[in-house]
Amino acid sequence: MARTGIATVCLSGTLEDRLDAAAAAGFDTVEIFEADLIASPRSPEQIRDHIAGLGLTISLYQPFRDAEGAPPQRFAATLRRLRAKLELMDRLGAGTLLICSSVAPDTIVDNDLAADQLRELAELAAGHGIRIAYEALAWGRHISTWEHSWDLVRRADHPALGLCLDSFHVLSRTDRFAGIADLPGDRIFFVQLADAPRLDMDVLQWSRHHRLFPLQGGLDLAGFTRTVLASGYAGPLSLEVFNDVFRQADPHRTAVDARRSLIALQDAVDTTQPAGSAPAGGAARKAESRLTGIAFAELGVGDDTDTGPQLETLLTALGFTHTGQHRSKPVQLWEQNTARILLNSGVHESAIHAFALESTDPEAAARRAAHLLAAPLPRRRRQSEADLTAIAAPDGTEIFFCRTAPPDDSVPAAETRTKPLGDSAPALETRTAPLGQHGWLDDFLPTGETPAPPTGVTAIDHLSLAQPFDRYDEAALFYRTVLGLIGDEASEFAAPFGLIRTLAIRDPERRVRITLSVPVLRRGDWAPAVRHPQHLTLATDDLPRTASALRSAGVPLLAIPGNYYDDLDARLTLDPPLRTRIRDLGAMYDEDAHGHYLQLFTPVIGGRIFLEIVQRVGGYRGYGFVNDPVRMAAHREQRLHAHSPR
Ligand SMILES: O=C(O)c1ccc(O)c(O)c1
Ligand SMILES: [Mg+2]
Repeated sequence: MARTGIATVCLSGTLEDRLDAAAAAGFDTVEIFEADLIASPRSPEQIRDHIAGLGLTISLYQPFRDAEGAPPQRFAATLRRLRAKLELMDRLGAGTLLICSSVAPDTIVDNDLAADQLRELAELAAGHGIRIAYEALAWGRHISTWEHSWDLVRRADHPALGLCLDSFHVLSRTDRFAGIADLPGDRIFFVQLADAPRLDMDVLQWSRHHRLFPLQGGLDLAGFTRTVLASGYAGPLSLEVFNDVFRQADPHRTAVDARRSLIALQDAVDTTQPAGSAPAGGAARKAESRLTGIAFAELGVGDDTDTGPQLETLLTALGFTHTGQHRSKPVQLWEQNTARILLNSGVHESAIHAFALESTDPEAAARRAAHLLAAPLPRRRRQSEADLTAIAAPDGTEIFFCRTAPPDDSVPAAETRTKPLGDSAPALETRTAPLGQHGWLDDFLPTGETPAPPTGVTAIDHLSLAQPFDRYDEAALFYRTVLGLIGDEASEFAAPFGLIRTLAIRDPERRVRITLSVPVLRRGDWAPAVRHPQHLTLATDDLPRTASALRSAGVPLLAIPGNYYDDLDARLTLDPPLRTRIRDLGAMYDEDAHGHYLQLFTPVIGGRIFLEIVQRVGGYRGYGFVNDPVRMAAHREQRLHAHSPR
């Protein structure tokens, strides 16, 4: 495994904050960004000792700008500047200096001159035992491609001069990087890794504001890294990410996120063949265990005394039965078919506090999570309680791995417990003794409550987890790599209080589906204190029946504006009966190449949570993202009405 490095510029805080975070996350080495050193009150010797004390090394000092192609007078000043930086590097104990290609307007376009000057600079560095790694900036005045930088390094032909390859500069310009594998690996002095979303914009702005850690963006980091390693390069793989959000986020979290990305990248490099096709996390590791469904979602009930009764009324109206009471915690189990919801009144905030995933091998799933630096949650096992392995998601949501099914991998747990649907079939009679022998369900004492008449709800369709604005990329990488899920549909839309970005992730068989959503910017002072709500989406096989059960129980549904239906009619030519049904139900609608989707929403309950009830008809694969802006505005209306005097 290559040594792992991170540039101080990736992190936030003082130089010490950044170094401490890098060490705590387990990096081997750091790149010192010049501005971070200059701003530090510590002497270079103190910094050197601090870094050594943390068990880190300095693998690079950077950047040294506008060196090659300088007119004679400026080159004299460049030599003077270099001497000063080499003396600084001696004091710091840094052995490699990055020179990035010139951007100065007076740069002379002359390859021979540039090579001569680089040789002279390398000779000066060699006198200090220091090496120069030359990097082509994608926006360099004269030199802007890896081929061109290699051409100069070869012409200069000095043992203290080699290449710095930065994945962003290479991949932002070209897909043709295969030739890197044929370079002599010992002439590549340094490799920097950064991913980025595919954006059609000025490359300098793209680089300085939007870089991401590997596998968080759209560039082929696995292919690039594999190619670089094929050259025989044996130095560190070092992250250099300029990102507006990371620059102001907790450096400890960012450093863990960063190292997770490198671990996942190495797995992807190790286990995939063709460039560009690497699933995050590595295929081999994924094969160890599979996720086969959502076992339960646990809702925090919060401190507000209304929320618990409101949720209970809603679940009852939806046809759920309060089937169990936890042996030692204030947690209720509610069930209908394979949908299981826990209501936890010991949790202060009403939100999706936890969820459990069915795994073919929970221990292997937990090992994979630990390998990818997921924070384990302390086990709170009491006698006779199931020993669930649990980890914390970036926002603190608890994720359990469990195995409700008997040890037969081929059968999803849910199906083994489900009786064929029928009006008279009590939903819960299917719980049989063998399941209870090793399942978490045994932690619940049966209430003996009479099962409610079913309403068509069959399962949890997906979980929609609102993320803090500065955790989006971290959360997306976490859910994909730690859980071994794949990225599905992504979307961005203007909501009443700002831009919202959403991403769906799922397992290959669509048995575990999660959507993440996040405000693109931190909310300003004007936007109300309303928190971006989370929701739980239930699948029904008969939406009209579920809707009428709710109506007859007097449970209100979210009111959808008439304008929405007028627009739907304008955009789509729906069969008249379907068109009428959608309006009558007060549902929202979407369709794709496979089928269509009907959605109903409850109002927000307890400040932060609502339920969605959906019917997928004909194999619709999406999540109805297109309807989110209208739905969010409708929720805002509903809250205003709830709070204004009648
Ligand atoms: O944005 C820059 O100027 C810059 C500086 C040094 C680097 O290594 C780099 O990739 C970019
Ligand atoms: Mg770079």
